[in-house]
Amino acid sequence: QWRGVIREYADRLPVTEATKVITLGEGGTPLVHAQKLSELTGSEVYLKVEGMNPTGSFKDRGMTMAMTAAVEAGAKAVVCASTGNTSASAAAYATAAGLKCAVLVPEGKISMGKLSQAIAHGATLLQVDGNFDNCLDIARKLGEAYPVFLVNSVNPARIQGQKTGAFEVVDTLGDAPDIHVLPVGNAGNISAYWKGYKEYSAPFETTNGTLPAVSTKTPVMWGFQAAGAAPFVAGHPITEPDTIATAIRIGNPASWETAVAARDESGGLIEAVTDDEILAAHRWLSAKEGVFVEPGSAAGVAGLIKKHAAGEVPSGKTIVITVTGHGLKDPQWALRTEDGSDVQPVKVPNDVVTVAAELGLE
Ligand SMILES: Cc1ncc(COP(=O)(O)O)c(/C=C/C(=O)C(=O)O)c1O
Repeated sequence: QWRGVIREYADRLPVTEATKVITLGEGGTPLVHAQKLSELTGSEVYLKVEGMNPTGSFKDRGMTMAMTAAVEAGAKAVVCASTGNTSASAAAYATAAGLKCAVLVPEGKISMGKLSQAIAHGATLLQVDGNFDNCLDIARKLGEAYPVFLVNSVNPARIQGQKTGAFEVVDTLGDAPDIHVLPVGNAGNISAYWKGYKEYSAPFETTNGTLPAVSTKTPVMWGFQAAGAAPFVAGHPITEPDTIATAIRIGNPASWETAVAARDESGGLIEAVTDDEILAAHRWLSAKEGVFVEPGSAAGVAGLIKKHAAGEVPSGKTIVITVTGHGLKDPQWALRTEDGSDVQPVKVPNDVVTVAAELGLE
């Protein structure tokens, strides 16, 4: 029985036997072999399907640690800024911890699925007249000046929890992949994966002894941003980020330094993909691999397809792509055809013969 991220990796996390663990069973997500992407690239491509976490995104890995830290600090209320998934996760884990939760989201730029989760869990949700970066600025000031505990990924507990994604990849594959690909927004996740891969590839000091290295190497990190919200590509913050992938509609990443370190220390890259490429990858996953993700989650897959088209994906390698959020978070995109028109439902009479004919059955 999977016991949640903290209990499964306690000897590599800043917790003790006495820590009261707040968990909803996060982690232990599927590593799915992507048959069609493997055929396309000539490498073995796997998808780390983080939409299978309790609130439907990778944020739960970090939130179990952040909410556990909030309880340990005696907090009564937590706050976060979010493009949606962090707020959904914070609301659920705050409920599990018995804490009040305030979430700040950019007005009109949060998907219905994520909004419904924050409301369902009773969070106080404020739609700020601004973008995510404005929300994060306010949340940080609230955490500094008021008795609320900030659970955004500027809180190191979040990065500690999210590094377990890398541990699971190595534990499943038997070693680190050659390339790890993922979307980049606020850049906490690329920073966390790099931290996890580095820790797992070397002896790890703990209070009761040294843990041996688990992997023989670290992967090259490939991050992908939406072209309209690509500060790492521009080399500076973007004041008016814009993309249909609202999850990664972020112009001033909080984890700038650690993301640049992950890119450069690993010999990797952070590049951009267009909204059309993101939507094409979103459809590729649904139609060819059987995996349903929200658009922003597909940015890594869009990047791999783009790099392959440019002849820059090596064959014969092992490649892992983290797909970060479930498709149900933003189902409108699956109900729209490639030309943007709505998918029309097919209506049939209540009659098996007509239905059989409609299905082309003899
Ligand atoms: C589906 C999905 N995919 C990728 C990202 C980018 O991860 P980071 O680069 O670690 O920010 C997010 C980020 C969401 C928020 O930042 C938020 O919820 O406030 C996401 O929801």
